[in-house]
Amino acid sequence: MQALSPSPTTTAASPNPLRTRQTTTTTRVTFHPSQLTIRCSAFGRNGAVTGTRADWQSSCAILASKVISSQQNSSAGGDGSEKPDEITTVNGHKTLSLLPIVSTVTTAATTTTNNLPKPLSLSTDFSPAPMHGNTLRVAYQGVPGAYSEAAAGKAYPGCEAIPCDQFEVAFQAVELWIADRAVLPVENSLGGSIHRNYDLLLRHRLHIVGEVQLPVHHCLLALPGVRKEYLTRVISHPQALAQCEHTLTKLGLNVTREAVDDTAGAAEYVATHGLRDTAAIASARAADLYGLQILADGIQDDSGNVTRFVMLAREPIIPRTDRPFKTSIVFATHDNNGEGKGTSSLFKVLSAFAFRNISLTKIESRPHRHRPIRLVDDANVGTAKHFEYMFYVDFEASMAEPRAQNALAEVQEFTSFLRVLGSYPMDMSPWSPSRPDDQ
Ligand SMILES: O=C(O)C(=O)C[C@]1(C(=O)O)C=C[C@@H](O)C=C1
Repeated sequence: MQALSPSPTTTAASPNPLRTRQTTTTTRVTFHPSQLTIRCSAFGRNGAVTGTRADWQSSCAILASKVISSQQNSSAGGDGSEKPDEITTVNGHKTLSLLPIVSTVTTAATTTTNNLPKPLSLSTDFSPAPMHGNTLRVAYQGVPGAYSEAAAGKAYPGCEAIPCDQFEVAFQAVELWIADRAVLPVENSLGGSIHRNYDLLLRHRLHIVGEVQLPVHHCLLALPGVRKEYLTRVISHPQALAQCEHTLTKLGLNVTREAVDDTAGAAEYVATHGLRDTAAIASARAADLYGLQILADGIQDDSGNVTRFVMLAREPIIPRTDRPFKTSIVFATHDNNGEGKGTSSLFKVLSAFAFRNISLTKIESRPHRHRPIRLVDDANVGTAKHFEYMFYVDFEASMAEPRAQNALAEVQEFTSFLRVLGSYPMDMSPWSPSRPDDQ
């Protein structure tokens, strides 16, 4: 990704009092195997939720206990995907600490000369967050005008959107109580999965509490007066460049394409550096915010271009059965430690859903960070290498449904690691091709 020069001049930061409810206590919590039986007791036989929020949280923690024990093993050479050293108590709720929470995240205190908030960053001084009354604060990656900001507005109308310069900062903003939620892209209908966020979901202990699908309508933006013939370069987020690849060629532009951190950041860069040979791919709102003209409208290769975002929170929501829910899980199969053979464990895991008529909407595999490769000896032939993976699966059922609970109970038999990332309402909003008004 291209390193762009510093962002525009900023005015002085206004200090923001940090909410004092951030992580304060660190307690080591262990689970006795008998606690595994508690897992289903939060739900009634008919699928209704019979338990309290605390029951549901302990259900999540218990499913996570397998993670803890396997990760504890990992320190001693067991499975483990991340260093597991402890479970922290956040406001009384158990979470497994995978990453030490870095206390150097800055707040959105500074403003650019055009009064737009400057993104939170890992590298600047940490200063406390403002009190925000009843307004929900939602962290997103990018600067104002980014599609992620639009997704935050769609997910939480009236929220205060907090720009962050990296995906990881958005996770940490929620962990540090600077934001209440994070909204992050996970997949796009043209560009595919946003792998970085899958990896971060595993490394952090936030819960998926919802999803939104946003039609993405791209524009080619340049300084006023610039014509297409003057352009030698187009910059944007790599996903946006990928989503417009063919249209850019069809427009007959003889340009280099360069990736930057986000679409609106690209527009801001063109504007603040007065670049007359460079265009940005971004939203119509970014054109407005940064004073650019729209050279071409709707340049995504497919009018049905849509990005799916997930909403993350410190606590899970209580799953329900009165509306369509989706559940997201991540697991590693027993094939990793020789208890299974070949791909049979993955087949068995997927069968647990198929036998219960639970539809899978997504499966994604990512390299297993701590066990990237497995060596298989064969006396006659030699040593074979296999890549090892973490599998992410989304399925259409609520964890309040017995069939989902039973499926996961079965899945546990074939997995060395299993975590429920969240059980949340599906975005059922009517779909229509992207329009400029959407952003
Ligand atoms: O750069 C932005 O505006 C973003 O919100 C990021 C992002 C992405 O990561 O995929 C989001 C939606 C679009 O698919 C293009 C880019």
